[in-house]
Amino acid sequence: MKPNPAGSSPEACRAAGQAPQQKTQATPMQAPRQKVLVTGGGGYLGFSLGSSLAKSGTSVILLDLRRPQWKLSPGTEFIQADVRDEEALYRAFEGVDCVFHVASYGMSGVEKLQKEQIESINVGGTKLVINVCVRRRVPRLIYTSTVNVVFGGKPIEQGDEDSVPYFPLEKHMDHYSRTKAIADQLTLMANGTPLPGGGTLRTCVLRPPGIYGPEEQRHLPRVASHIKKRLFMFRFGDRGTQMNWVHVHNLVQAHVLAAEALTVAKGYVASGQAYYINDGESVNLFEWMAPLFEKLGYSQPWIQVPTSWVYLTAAVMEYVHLALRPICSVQPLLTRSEVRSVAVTHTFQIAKARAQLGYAPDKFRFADVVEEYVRSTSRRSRGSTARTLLRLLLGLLLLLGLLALALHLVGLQPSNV
Ligand SMILES: NC(=O)c1ccc[n+]([C@@H]2O[C@H](COP(=O)([O-])OP(=O)(O)OC[C@H]3O[C@@H](n4cnc5c(N)ncnc54)[C@H](O)[C@@H]3O)[C@@H](O)[C@H]2O)c1
Repeated sequence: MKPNPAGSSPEACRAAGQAPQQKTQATPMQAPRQKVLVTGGGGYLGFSLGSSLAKSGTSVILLDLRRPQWKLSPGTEFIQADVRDEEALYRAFEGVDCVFHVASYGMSGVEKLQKEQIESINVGGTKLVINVCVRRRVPRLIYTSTVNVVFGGKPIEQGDEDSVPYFPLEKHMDHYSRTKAIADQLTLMANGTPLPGGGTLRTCVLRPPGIYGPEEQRHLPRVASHIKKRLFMFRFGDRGTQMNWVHVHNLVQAHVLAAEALTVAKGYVASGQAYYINDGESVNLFEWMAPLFEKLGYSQPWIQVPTSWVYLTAAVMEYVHLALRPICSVQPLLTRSEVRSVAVTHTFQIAKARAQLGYAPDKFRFADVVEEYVRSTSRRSRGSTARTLLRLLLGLLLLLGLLALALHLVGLQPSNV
């Protein structure tokens, strides 16, 4: 597509993925602030991405079902909405230049087994996001996918975007991965959709492995709580099994670069492309997690058990969860797909992201993240111990007060007793 001639309408420029030129006389060359929308902007990655973009002067809408637990940065606005609500999306997408579709459901824990919810959010929500991008003439859409769209339990060593095909949909062990794979394909298929009134929708997908970083809520606290309950005395899988991780800061960087790479300035290089994004290192999970055991003061898992046993136990836990669901919620310690993720090597190259997006991951140490986590939880638990003592003291005073009142009412002054 050719760049728009000077003087094009802001809408036409937006549709072409360019920053429109202002018509005002005072600052004719100054581009207005970019406006982006992040679905799942209340979650860990979405919020980090939105905050980082806002810091660089972009106007950001964080759209999510739940409010972020962190304070909003200046330049961000929160809209509480469901990605399955087309009209709410239509209202929120007004004047938006670029959408980051980060919202998803069913990644880990008990969510993983809520099939209908996963399907309606991950697939239904993505269809609506694409539709509304077209209706609102949003020219750029970046989808946060996952390596699970190609990994289904068969080893992958240093996979790249061309040589590893999607894992067959019907063979996926879990609904999350299957629905993420459908959404990943829907997003790429939408690339090149003409926008009403001119312009084209350009899309790309980023496929990260597990995300870690400061204040991460999904993996680290869950693993830490299992360690504290001494449920992680066992290790399984081969010591040579490897996987990748990505620090949230690096993943944010990749999203920002991907959005730029869907503009004319970057020759629309990311248009219709998928990218694996990770820290550029492959690690064994148990070795990588060693600082967590160490900092929490527990010994490393030392009992090696066959993976087949762990897999069987995970299957039983999943069935027990499903059977008891109408009565109570029994959270499986691990699901079968999580066992596979730990026990089967799946590593990916980031050469394409480096070459096309200019992605250059910074170096981070998991040990630093763990240190920060341990510090903040011990602060919180010290705070909660102090609160508990204060509550006990207040309760005691109230009890004494009530006792004194009761004695007074029956005419027995404490001094007379
Ligand atoms: N966390 C990981 O390790 C990991 C690994 C690979 C890929 N991913 C992908 O990265 C993305 C972000 O992950 P995260 O760790 O920040 O997850 P997160 O759970 O912190 O954030 C997801 C957000 O989506 C929101 N959401 C769910 N359903 C919604 C709906 N119907 N409407 C609006 N919002 C809804 C949730 O409320 C949540 O805030 C997801 O797409 C996930 O699939 C994550």
